[in-house]
Amino acid sequence: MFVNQITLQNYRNYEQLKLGSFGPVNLLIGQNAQGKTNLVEALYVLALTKSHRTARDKELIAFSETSAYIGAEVSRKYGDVKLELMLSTQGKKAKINGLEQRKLSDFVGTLNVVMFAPEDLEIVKGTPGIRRRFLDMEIGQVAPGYLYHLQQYQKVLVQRNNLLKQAWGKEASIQVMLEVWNEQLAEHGVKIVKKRKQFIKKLQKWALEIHQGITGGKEALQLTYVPSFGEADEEDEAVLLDRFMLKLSQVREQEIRRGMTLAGPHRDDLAFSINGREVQTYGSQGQQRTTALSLKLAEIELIHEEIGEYPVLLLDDVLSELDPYRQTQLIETFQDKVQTFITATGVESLNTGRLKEAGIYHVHAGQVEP
Ligand SMILES: Nc1ncnc2c1ncn2[C@@H]1O[C@H](COP(=O)(O)OP(=O)(O)OP(=O)(O)O)[C@@H](O)[C@H]1O
Repeated sequence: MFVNQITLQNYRNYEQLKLGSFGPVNLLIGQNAQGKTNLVEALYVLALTKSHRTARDKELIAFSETSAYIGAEVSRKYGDVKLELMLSTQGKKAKINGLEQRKLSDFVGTLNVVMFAPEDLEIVKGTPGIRRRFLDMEIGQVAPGYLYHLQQYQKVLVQRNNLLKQAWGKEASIQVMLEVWNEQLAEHGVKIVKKRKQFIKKLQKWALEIHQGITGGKEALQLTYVPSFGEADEEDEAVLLDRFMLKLSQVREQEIRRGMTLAGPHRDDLAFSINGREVQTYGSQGQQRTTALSLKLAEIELIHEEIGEYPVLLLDDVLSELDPYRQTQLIETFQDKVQTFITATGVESLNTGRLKEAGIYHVHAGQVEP
């Protein structure tokens, strides 16, 4: 897919921006704090309705404004689409070709992006919550139904936790209500876990191959789902449901004591190992970086496999951190297949030949000059 044009209004430091005639490779050049990241972030938000940098939509709206607008014209295999997202302090509204979408999850996936950002390393090194967010965002792009179950699960989780917080000493009286929440939690939880396991299996196939390519065949990267109930590779819904209910009954006393839900997809994790050793704990800085890179590259292939089109690549501040070999690996692997937007403070640090054909955009204080 291909972004032809983008319009921003009151989005972060962009009061008004209309930019078009993008090519396959687009370099956004400018000094620090001028709006380069804000521009690629806007494309990310248009794809996923959420930012990769913040969970608070208010931060996306220009200071002293109450609403922001992101629009883009995107060429897909089946034709051109106009995407619009309105952000306001009251919530979000999305339109496809002028038609307002009832659910945001119907909008997600019309534009697909893969973002490479300095924070990617946190997927490997950071907390389990960061890995769950990575899984949820990426699965949501290719399987919109997933987001529905995720939203429902989160709603039930909040209610169930509220009940558990007041349960101490009143175990008998909360029994019936807890059973109701258990069933609903398990219903959506099982769908989430199943989808995550299927996604990881597909991602694993590509990540292993790509990682071997980068490391000259020396390293075998393995991704494993770390569940809070049941076996890591179990995908049968009936079995998962059974295991989830069993686990909830096992941790019941502890849950009442601590006033929170202790099993379910909100407690699960994703682990990476190289040649059998856990990367989080034993990997070198370079291995952790390469793992994060392989993961993102694998995602590009996975999206292509799932929807039959390549996503748009957003490279925010990452190219200059890679050595020339990895820069080339990143750019040339997807040459002629993928439209790319790259942010950098200058062109000097970019050494790959392919960038010589790039369209250059100068970003300065919320203005962009082609
Ligand atoms: N909600 C907002 N309203 C107005 N301006 C904002 C808002 N959020 C961020 N900014 C401004 O945007 C600028 C940062 O832009 P951005 O993060 O795109 O920088 P950048 O050009 O990518 O820089 P770097 O090279 O340092 O990464 C800052 O000047 C910041 O004050």
